[in-house]
Amino acid sequence: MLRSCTAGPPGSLRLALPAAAPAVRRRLRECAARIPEAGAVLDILEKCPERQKKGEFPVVVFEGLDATGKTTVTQSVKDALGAVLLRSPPACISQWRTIFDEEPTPIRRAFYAAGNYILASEIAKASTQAPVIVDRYWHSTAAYTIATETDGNIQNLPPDDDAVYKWPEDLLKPDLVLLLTVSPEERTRRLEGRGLERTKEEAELEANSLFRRRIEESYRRMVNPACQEVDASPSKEEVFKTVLQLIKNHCAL
Ligand SMILES: Nc1ncnc2c1ncn2[C@@H]1O[C@H](COP(=O)(O)OP(=O)(O)OP(=O)(O)O)[C@@H](O)[C@H]1O
Ligand SMILES: Nc1ccn([C@H]2C[C@H](O)[C@@H](COP(=O)(O)O)O2)c(=O)n1
Repeated sequence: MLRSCTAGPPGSLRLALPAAAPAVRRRLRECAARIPEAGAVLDILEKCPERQKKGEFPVVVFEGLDATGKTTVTQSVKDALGAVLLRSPPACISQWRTIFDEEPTPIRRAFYAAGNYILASEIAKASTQAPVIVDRYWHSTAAYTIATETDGNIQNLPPDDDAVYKWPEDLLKPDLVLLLTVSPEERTRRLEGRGLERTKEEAELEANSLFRRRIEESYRRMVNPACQEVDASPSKEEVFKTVLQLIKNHCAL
């Protein structure tokens, strides 16, 4: 891992974050002999049309650190809008997630990037029928990769206008991206309240406030589409009301 990247993003970050679908496919192809599941993901990806077109209904993505309330609020919004709720990585590949989570960063993130492109075809189809709510998409892949491949405080992140913060040109864009944020103390309370077994990364997030800040700052630097930040500290009912209003204001509903 690189120690500092004040002079621009490290090569390891460029390598870890595939900029478009061909790079994702190449990465999976390279490791398919050793990891048969990479071949299986590739097969699914290759069946997806290359350029996905959104339907006439709005597509709203929810992003944020774990335990900021994405699952809770996406479920309520889905029910209120009669929307389709999709998650990344999509169900058709999520059974292989634990395998890729043990792999080095470039392979791990190629799995999540592939998930985004597969999800795009699900979004394209669903958005012809109803509004679509998405729990994590490209911004998660980018923000976690950037935070993992840099070190120290946020001054070490690539500069604001760097290409790593740009949306891939060949990936279907959502209409609105809402970034849920809560204070570290509230997040810890929610994680404890949830009482689930924590993943290695969640444990690291708890232990490493710099890592957490690099993820949030990377989310904030994403452009076209940028994330609209929502204070998710209030009660579930209040967060739901705020989010619903933002969606109604922004999308034709
Ligand atoms: N506004 C809120 N106020 C208090 N508790 C909340 C609020 N929203 C969610 N919670 C609780 O916080 C915990 C984490 O919420 P949730 O599972 O929705 O987060 P998440 O962002 O989907 O997490 P992950 O990314 O790890 O799946 C849950 O126990 C949930 O009931
Ligand atoms: N589109 C996505 C979705 C998820 N990830 C990664 C980022 C974290 O490592 C982890 C968090 O997911 P959760 O535990 O909240 O299901 O998955 C990604 O890179 N891209």
